[in-house]
Amino acid sequence: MDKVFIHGLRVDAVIGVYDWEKQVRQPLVFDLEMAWDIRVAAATDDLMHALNYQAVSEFVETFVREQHFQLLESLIERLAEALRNEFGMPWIGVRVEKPAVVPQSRAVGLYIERGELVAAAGNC
Ligand SMILES: Nc1nc2c(c(=O)[nH]1)N=C([C@H](O)[C@@H](O)CO)CN2
Repeated sequence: MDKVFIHGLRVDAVIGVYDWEKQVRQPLVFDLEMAWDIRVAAATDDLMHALNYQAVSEFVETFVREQHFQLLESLIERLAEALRNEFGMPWIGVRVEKPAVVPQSRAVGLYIERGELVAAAGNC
């Protein structure tokens, strides 16, 4: 299955389990991989048939800014569900990194995959 991706999307969020983390915004960095059959968009050259990565990016920014969770697990699970509901991609992989919060690491975070990677129909 074809994929549309967004890498290194930075959004400042209120996220964390400690009291000080509820008072500040911290940067999160998202990578998204989204299954999408691109052939109709390619044949028609029409954005209407594409998975619009700009629209997805704006959705992620708005969603993350408006949510206040303690755990990255809560945020990433709900974000993946909201994206699938909004855009209808059959499968999504989402990585979220919290940079510089564990001093001895470059970043910590999570990666999840949700949905089914369906085989493409038609001629290839
Ligand atoms: N698996 C997780 N571990 C931790 C999380 C988390 O969201 N998921 N969060 C924290 C703290 O908020 C941390 O980021 C602040 O130092 C610790 N572990």
